[in-house]
Amino acid sequence: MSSTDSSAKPPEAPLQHDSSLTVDKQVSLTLGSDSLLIVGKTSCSCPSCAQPPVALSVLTGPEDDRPARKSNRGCCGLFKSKAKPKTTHAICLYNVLDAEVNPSNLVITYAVPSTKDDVSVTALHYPIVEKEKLAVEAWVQQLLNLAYGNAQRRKRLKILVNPFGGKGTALSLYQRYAAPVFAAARCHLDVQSTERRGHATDIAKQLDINAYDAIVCCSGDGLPYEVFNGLGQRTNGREALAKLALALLPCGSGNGMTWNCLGTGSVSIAALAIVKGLRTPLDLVSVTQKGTQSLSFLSQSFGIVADSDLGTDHIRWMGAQRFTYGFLVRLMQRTIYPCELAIKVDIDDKEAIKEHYSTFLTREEEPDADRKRVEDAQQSPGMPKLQYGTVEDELPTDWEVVPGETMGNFYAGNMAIMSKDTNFFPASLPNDGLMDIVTIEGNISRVTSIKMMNEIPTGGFFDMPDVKIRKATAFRLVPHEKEGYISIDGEPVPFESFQAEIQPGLGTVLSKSGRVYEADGPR
Ligand SMILES: Nc1ncnc2c1ncn2[C@@H]1O[C@H](COP(=O)(O)OP(=O)(O)OP(=O)(O)O)[C@@H](O)[C@H]1O
Repeated sequence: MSSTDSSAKPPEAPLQHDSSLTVDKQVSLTLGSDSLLIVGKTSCSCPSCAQPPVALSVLTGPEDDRPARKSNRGCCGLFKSKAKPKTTHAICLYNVLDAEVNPSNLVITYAVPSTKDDVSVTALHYPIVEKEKLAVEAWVQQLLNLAYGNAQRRKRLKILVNPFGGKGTALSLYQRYAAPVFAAARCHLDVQSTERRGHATDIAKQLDINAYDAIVCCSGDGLPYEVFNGLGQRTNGREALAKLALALLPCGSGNGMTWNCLGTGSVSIAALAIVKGLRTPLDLVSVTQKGTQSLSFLSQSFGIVADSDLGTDHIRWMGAQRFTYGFLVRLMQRTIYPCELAIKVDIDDKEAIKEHYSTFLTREEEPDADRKRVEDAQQSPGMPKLQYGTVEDELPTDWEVVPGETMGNFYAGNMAIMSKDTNFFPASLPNDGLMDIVTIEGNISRVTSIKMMNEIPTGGFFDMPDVKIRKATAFRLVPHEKEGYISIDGEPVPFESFQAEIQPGLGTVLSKSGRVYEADGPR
């Protein structure tokens, strides 16, 4: 998979005989396998095309007050339109948001790249006469079938905005970049701001799970963490987590969920990916500490990563550099984080992990698997029992005890990308029933440590001999020190023993591919 922002594989479909439509006497609209081809004396009104609109107009949502920006891209970025008048355009079907026949016009609404990092909404309008209507309506259905494939149209979205997420601009980001895309795709929107820490959990606990298709958080990873936990705390937790898909519009400082599921850090491109998003089962991890149980969707960490993230609050003024600075300081000091660790290991050989990953990619998908999963959850709606009990139970005898006296980094990942350009767990899969655990000794040389950091963006990290990787179903970690940091999805939890267990396919997200993350797999 690539992490390209705006393009995606549109649904495959053969070219039909009736896939061409002639409108406005001399404009032909042809449905290809991945694009809508427009040939005729017409032009596009997107900011990149210089020709004034003949049968087109630019649509922006009520809140979208962005000025039209000039770009050198052609329509949908596919054709460069220097020649005038332009007679051929291609619109990527993935970008088509809606199409309809109103009393006198065919209107096709779509997203067009407005800058490198954004799309905005544009529409084509063609006059239609009464006798053409039936044929045009049938063609519109074909267009929408191809444009949406298996993605649900007109999704009902509960939008939760954290007004304090990231730089405190989540609401304006939503209004400016996402709302126009959702409106053009005719999604049903119910927008609510969170008023305090924990509010998203309470909302998820009480939400009518039949009234929405997805919950969209405009925040960082903190709000989805709360929503998963709120859904999981309901008496019908399993049903709620199966029915409602989650998605994240990247409005926080850490937006791991968006990078993994939607492959972008752009709010408008993520909104388009949500409109076209496919329901995807997601393994969740249940974490127990003394007397508590919570759900994790992203990661659990102990050691240098948790310490550099949560233990650097005093240097918040540094912004995003805070983590890197904290990390380097600890690395130079060759800090160790002694602990006891036991893992229920499934695969501990790197080549076998790569094999597991590539087998998963080629595995045939069971038809109707998602529908069956939801039906099963409706039949037994309560949360599934933990297979290995809690951290307070006896340690199972078949778990591998891993020496932890010189632990440097313990990092368990449920998704591949932890933040932009940090594909820490390349072999992670949304629904293989396994978590990926990386352990690194704290006493390795500084040179090796620096090399490891540099190898993360290039993908060389996975194969480094000092990086131990296991696929596992559970683990227990007991810290030896009295004080320190444990991070669950970037949130601090008490510094005490914890046990984590994967719960296969318990949660649901909207993703671009429907089965893998938008990250490069292991090489
Ligand atoms: N109205 C509110 N006031 C204060 N805190 C809130 C409010 N709404 C949500 N929160 C809390 O803000 C926390 C951080 O949220 P989020 O992940 O959206 O942003 P972020 O910028 O990525 O955060 P961080 O930098 O802390 O990781 C969440 O744990 C959530 O509970």
